[in-house]
Amino acid sequence: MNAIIEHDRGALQAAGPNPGGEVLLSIRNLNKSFGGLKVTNDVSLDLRAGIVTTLVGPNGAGKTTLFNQITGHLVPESGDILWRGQSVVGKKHFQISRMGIARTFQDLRLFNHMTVEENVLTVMEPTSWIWQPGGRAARNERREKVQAILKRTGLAAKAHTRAIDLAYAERKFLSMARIMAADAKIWLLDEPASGLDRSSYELFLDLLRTEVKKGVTVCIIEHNLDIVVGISDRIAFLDQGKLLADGLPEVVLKDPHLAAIYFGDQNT
Ligand SMILES: Nc1ncnc2c1ncn2[C@@H]1O[C@H](COP(=O)(O)OP(=O)(O)OP(=O)(O)O)[C@@H](O)[C@H]1O
Repeated sequence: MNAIIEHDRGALQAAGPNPGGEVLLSIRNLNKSFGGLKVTNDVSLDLRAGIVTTLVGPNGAGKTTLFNQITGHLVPESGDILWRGQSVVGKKHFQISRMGIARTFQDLRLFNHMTVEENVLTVMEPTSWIWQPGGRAARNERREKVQAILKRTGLAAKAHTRAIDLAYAERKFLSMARIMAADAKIWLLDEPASGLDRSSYELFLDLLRTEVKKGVTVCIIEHNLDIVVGISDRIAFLDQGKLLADGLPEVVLKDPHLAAIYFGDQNT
């Protein structure tokens, strides 16, 4: 199967509560290889405002590599990535992050020996000195913002705990807290729910839904199909670097050919 399955481009507009708005991020004919291995093969995909798009595909399909190109951690060989119409290709990852594109990593990449609060503060703009006009108010505002984010992510009581001393789920929430503090418009989350216990997962879902309602756009890499069904407005299916489908979850996940690829039977 070489062509993208155009399951539902029209149906998206009638898809119910969260059809998605303008295209915020547009990936156009993207290509990337490692040696002889093509890991992004002419991928075109739009991420629309206010919806959750999930990247699904077998191990090695090229999902993380796609994230890495969006965030400037890898440079594509050809093609383009447009953020609100402006190309981000060639920009440094910190520049892309400042434009409003933030991500989490599978390995989280926290500052292990800093406290939770310090980890969050590192992604926020520095405030003015306290003696400068508005300095005190700005610092109070910043402190309140950090407290609110830690409360939302269940980390309020751990503000002064070092990241390395947190439980696994708490570390995952800290990585989410950091992108919340950065005021990112689009969140790229690499397996954010893996390894979460039930109550942490509920908190994660609640956080995600609240932020999406507020207008955040989310793209998630996820393997667990129960989670995929629970959170996705849209699914993009990748295999061996190619985008094989881009559509509504109930349609993409029912495709027998994609299911065969996902579960390992390539002969179907
Ligand atoms: N820096 C690199 N150098 C060489 N090969 C790489 C590099 N990064 C990734 N790859 C290879 O590119 C392919 C795609 O990897 P990628 O991590 O993007 O897949 P994925 O879909 O995210 O997989 P998973 O679901 O297992 O995390 C794999 O074959 C991987 O081994």
